Amino acid sequence: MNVLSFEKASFGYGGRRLWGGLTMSLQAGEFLVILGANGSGKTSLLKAVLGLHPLMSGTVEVAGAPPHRGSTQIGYVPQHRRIDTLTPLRARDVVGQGLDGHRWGIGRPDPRRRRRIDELLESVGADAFADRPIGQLSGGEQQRVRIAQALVSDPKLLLCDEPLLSLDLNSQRTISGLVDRRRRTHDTAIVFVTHDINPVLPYIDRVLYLANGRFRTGTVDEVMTSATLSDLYQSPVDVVRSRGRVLVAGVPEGTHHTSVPRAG
Ligand SMILES: Nc1ncnc2c1ncn2[C@@H]1O[C@H](COP(=O)(O)OP(=O)(O)OP(=O)(O)O)[C@@H](O)[C@H]1O
Repeated sequence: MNVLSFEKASFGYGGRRLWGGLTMSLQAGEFLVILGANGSGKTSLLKAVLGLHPLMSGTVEVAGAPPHRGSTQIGYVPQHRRIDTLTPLRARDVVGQGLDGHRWGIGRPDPRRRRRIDELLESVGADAFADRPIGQLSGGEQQRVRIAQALVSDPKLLLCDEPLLSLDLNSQRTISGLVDRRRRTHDTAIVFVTHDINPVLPYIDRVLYLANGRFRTGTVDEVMTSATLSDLYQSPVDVVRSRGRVLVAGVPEGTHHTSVPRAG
């Protein structure tokens, strides 16, 4: 069964359409990367999958049913924001917050609950800092904890919204690798929104590229070409493959696309 499917889907706010005509599906264990210009509607697509905002037309289904808020089929890693250093919560409390509201009841001291939190922290390599205040952890460490929190319900689908933002290159690699391992070990389908394709390049099965209200889907080789992006942006764009990386140049001003990678 498809874990995620769109059928002739279009999305917009107040009559302004962001994208439309999207028909695609994602199987268990597939890794989909969503790329595109600022404001092209990548986060909005995740909102539709989460059942937080209706489509303008067409349908979206998660594991064969319309999406709804609080679905245990979906894990969600929201856009990365640095947590205040004074936040009193420990890493394990943050994961615990994900459990509350699922099948474990609200915050009861329960050995099974504690075991589950330990398991989740361990699965993302966060056990060493489980008892440290979350605000004192590095960006990469915080991101591991957020992923553990998103996995509490053992979801079939993991949505990650720019999880690599403001992480250094090493942490970007670690977090990308972690997400990839999850889909390999648990067959979780992944939808990964990112501005920079390079940290996830080895893992991608498919790309969905949004721009100018239109989109292209396919493998990296199919979508990340000068011809395809020039057509999407209606303007000359150069895509170069160099030393195993994808470099994009010439994306029109105002449609920022971080594609020229940092050194490393
Ligand atoms: N609730 C809302 N009501 C009206 N417009 C909205 C709402 N949420 C987002 N928008 C607008 O919809 C457009 C798409 O926003 P979205 O966050 O989906 O883009 P994005 O592709 O994720 O962008 P970015 O790369 O900058 O994160 C933007 O112009 C945004 O201002």
